[in-house]
Amino acid sequence: MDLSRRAAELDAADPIAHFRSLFEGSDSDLVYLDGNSLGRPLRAVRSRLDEFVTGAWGSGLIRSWDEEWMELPFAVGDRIGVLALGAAPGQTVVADSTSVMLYKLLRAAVDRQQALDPARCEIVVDEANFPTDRYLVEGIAAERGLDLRWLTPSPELSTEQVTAALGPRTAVVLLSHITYQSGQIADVAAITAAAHRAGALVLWDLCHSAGAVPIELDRWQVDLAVGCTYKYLNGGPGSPAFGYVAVRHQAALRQPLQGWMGHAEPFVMGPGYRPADGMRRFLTGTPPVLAMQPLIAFLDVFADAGIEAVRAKGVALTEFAIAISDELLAPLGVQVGSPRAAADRGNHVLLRHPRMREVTAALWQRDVIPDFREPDGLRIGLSPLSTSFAEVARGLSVVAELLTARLM
Ligand SMILES: Cc1ncc(COP(=O)(O)O)c(C=O)c1O
Ligand SMILES: Nc1c(O)cccc1C(=O)C[C@H](N)C(=O)O
Repeated sequence: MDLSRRAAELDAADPIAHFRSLFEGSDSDLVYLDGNSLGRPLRAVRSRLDEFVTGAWGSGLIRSWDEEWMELPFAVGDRIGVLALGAAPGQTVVADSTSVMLYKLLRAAVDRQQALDPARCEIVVDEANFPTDRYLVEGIAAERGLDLRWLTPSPELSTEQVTAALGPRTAVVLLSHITYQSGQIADVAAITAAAHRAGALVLWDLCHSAGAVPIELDRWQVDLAVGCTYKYLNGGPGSPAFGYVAVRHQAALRQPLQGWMGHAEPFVMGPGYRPADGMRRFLTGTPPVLAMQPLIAFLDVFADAGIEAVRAKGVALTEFAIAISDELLAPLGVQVGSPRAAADRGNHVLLRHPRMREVTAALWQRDVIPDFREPDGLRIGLSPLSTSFAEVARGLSVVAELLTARLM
């Protein structure tokens, strides 16, 4: 195939191509294929931060807490919930990092299950979960004297495999909606239903799916979820996480980091912790108001595009990447490590080859920026609103050049 011509045709036919110019750096020659680690910034962030400094912060000063900021974790949470998670208002909050939010919600769920039935002493967890999830669950198991039941994907985790691991000992299941390495999509609805039949709760990590694929937390009867906002929600490095707790669970769950912002009356400053009603009880300390500003700007853009168009382009981008890999890279020994069926794959593609570590280093030097993931994976994360088909074609052509140069 004439790659650049094909890419130009796809870009010309792309109904959401115009969003790309809203992003900083989109007019440079740099090829950015790592939107699932850190999304590009919107140009509008600059003016938003400027207004924030002169307005709500510079002029409003501490008054802005009363006027706006105390409610911001819930207002922004609801907006993420409605636009990206299929969550009705009142169930999503923005705070902390994903790791901290995950700890809080997982501990809350485990403690609740143990209180109802001490025999539920096992957490089911996938070995392919992101490291922070695995480390946190180990810590919680040690703290609470619980057992871990590790599931080994072979090569991917199946719904049947999860279902078979569930039983009267299962307290909570911790899984990723989209795995960070291969990009496989889990069947959230089916796994959640199976867990409920076994009397367990499920906590879903949505880091690689929020803002990338349609999510229906309420419809799928999800119990709890966490995710980050710096990948496909373009909130910027270290932007806060979101946490979702289904309204039916909120009153019964107590999270372990009891700070003043989760108190029923934070400004009474009285003795003793009394958790607030609703999602406020899942807060701990002062909300990261400044760090939410780029995310707020992005949500307006995301609302304009809509998740359906975003997903359609995500599928087209990953299909294109796989087609290029089959044609150009497979003859050089590259294997596609992501599911081939679009319905089973998120917005990133894993390309495997024993030399991918050095290839990634050489790509970075040539201003092509993917990720390397152990042991042999070149991972390309395609952000539908900011990635062009031309970028994918250019980036993978350089991969082919690098592999060819050393093979000859
Ligand atoms: C699936 C998943 N969970 C959690 C995290 C990390 O969370 P944190 O923002 O706390 O570093 C990431 C990425 O960093 C991730 O990919
Ligand atoms: N969160 C990250 C960070 O703080 C530094 C470097 C990379 C990251 C990432 O997001 C890694 C990413 N979650 C992954 O899936 O590999």
